[in-house]
Amino acid sequence: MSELQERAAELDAADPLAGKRDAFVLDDTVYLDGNSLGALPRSVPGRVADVIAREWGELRIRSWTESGWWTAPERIGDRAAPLIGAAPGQVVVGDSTSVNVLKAVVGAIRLAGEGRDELLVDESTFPTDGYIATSAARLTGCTLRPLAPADIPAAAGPRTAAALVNHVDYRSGRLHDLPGITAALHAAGALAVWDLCHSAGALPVGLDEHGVDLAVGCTYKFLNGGPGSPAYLYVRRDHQPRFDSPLPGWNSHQDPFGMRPDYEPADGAVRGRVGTPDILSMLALEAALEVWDGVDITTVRAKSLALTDLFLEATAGLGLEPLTPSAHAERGSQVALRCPDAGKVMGELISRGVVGDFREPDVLRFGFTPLYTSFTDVCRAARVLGEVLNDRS
Ligand SMILES: Cc1ncc(COP(=O)(O)O)c(C=O)c1O
Ligand SMILES: Nc1c(O)cccc1C(=O)C[C@H](N)C(=O)O
Repeated sequence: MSELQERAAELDAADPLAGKRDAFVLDDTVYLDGNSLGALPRSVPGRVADVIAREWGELRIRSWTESGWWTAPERIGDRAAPLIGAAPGQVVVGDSTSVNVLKAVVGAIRLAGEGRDELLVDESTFPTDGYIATSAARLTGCTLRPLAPADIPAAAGPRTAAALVNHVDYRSGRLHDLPGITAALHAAGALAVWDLCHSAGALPVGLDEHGVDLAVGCTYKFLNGGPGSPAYLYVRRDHQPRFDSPLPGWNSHQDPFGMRPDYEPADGAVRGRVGTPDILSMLALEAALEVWDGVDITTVRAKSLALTDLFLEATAGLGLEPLTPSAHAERGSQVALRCPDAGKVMGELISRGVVGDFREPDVLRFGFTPLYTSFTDVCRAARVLGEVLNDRS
């Protein structure tokens, strides 16, 4: 056993989250793609089977009330809220992240009020956020200014309505300074909208603590909600009375079953809803969130950093350039390595039982989900990567 393997075995033996691995359906592949699609929690199949057979099959329409389907978006929002540092009543689950980006950004610009006609956006953002920010700017008459997140504090000024920023960059795994950027935007009188897709479930976010205005995120990565599971929208409590959604569907009406022609928004997080929720995915997510019972997100963060530290150390001699910062304060829960022929290298890794992914143009991405990734997995992934590179050279 190498020194690294011995250390990994010791870290696994001392890991307070080690027992959580059994809560997931896993095999002997090393699964390092939970930053794209989280593994299946064992609590999900039985729950989904019951929703289909009993709630839908037997109760049918009665389930909207008797099985709590109608209120699932806000109930599950409250269930997810502690993971992103939000008190109850501010998070609603539904729609995709893309759709929630539109609600949040247009909502933020409307909250910023007259005379503010500039929207800042993270220039390295995940594409969907950029496309939707562009459309949101057109819809509201704002000018869009793409910037590096680190330049946002200096750029925010009296014309700035809001900024849309990714908490963790999907490609590099860089963690951006949510408290600092949010405070700088507030000092300029602007609002902060954060995309939490790559941070929720991997590290403490602290939405309430840092006064974030609006936030969105998906639930199929570190929250393990399943393919296409619904996203969420956070609207800070004091903004809710003035939150003016660009998608005011009947589900966010004060009296949805009044079927009235005039729109009167509901109070609270419900105001972020649009149309009929996707109940099967939503209730699968609710079951998936059970694995978080008793889990402290600071423990998750400590393990995440230890996993990525070990992987960076174990791959340091392979001649690949890490895009992921070495400073803990700047790192999410993935490691991105620049690699010639990255697509082919990843294909080879997958065929040898190590699943990460490849992002254009030359990035190998490895996501570390602390609830089910072991330190021994990290060692094996680094060893197999070394073998693949060696065989290709
Ligand atoms: C940062 C970020 N935003 C948004 C999305 C996509 O959102 P949607 O679920 O709408 O496809 C992703 C991943 O797909 C992402 O990584
Ligand atoms: N949402 C995805 C999908 O529907 C298919 C494949 C991948 C995804 C992803 O989530 C990609 C991911 N957001 C990324 O960071 O690249």
